[in-house]
Amino acid sequence: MKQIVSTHNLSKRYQGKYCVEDLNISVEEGEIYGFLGPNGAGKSTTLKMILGLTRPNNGIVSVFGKEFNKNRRLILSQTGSLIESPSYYGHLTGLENMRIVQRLREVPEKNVMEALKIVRLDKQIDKKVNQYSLGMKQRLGIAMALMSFPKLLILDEPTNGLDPAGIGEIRELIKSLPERYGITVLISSHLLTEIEQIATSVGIINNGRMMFQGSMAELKDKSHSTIMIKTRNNKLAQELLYSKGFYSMQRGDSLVFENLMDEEIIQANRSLVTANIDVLRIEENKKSLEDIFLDLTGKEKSL
Ligand SMILES: Nc1ncnc2c1ncn2[C@@H]1O[C@H](COP(=O)(O)OP(=O)(O)OP(=O)(O)O)[C@@H](O)[C@H]1O
Repeated sequence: MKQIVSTHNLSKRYQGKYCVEDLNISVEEGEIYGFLGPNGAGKSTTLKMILGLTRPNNGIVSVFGKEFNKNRRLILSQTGSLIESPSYYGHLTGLENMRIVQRLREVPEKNVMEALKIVRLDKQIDKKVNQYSLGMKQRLGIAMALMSFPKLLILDEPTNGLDPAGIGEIRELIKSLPERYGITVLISSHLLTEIEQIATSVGIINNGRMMFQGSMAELKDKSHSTIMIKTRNNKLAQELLYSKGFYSMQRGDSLVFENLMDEEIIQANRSLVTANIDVLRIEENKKSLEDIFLDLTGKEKSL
């Protein structure tokens, strides 16, 4: 697989404080890379550094295998982006706005309607952008970024402020881009559910540092389960099972065990029954992706 974006020890400080620190991102061709992190984690700053809009204090950005600083024009000519809210002239129509960008970027004229069709604005081209809904404005921004049919599309929180239907539409649109047009997508969000539904790979950033990077499947693999056992005498049960090599924690009215195999659950249950300790419940609790995200971003635990 070809690397489309890679950063090496990318860092940015504001007023002496790191907001991005030693970040190594790797986005491969054809991926939808979800860049996930809570508000203020450093996502926008990172994307701006990748696009040359903000100068890093340290580190290297490479796009399409070429160092950004030495190949700026070439890289930007093959990259589309939507960072923060789209910029447009509200008193002009959608089509007029697109035409301005088309001329500035020297993109073939036919791409204008093609991009508008993809974002499903082709029936609204003569409406003034001031009269567009938020979702339509956002789609216009994506059409502008798409117009040159770039090899790489960078979108910073493109669904911010949209209602669920609008979010769904943009999600489906983005999902279709790698296959239909061979576009690699780097998209940021602070919403795990968003990234979960769209991304093939994910990078989780917190306080400017990468906490996890890998495929969505690898992230999901982290969701190991716990076993909860509730008995009529948890204290006795805990002591007995500890003596048999099963470590547990008391949570609520249950004992919680990590990483128990089926055979071990059978053994633990048998020990309790043999010792005349009544077992009321044995339950499995799977860690959700949400729990993993909170573990990674809430407790500042690095992988
Ligand atoms: N120009 C700037 N001057 C000073 N501090 C800045 C500047 N830009 C960003 N920061 C700080 O850097 C940190 C990261 O900001 P950034 O916008 O990159 O986060 P983010 O992950 O994109 O969050 P959000 O989702 O809220 O936009 C924040 O603490 C922010 O206040």
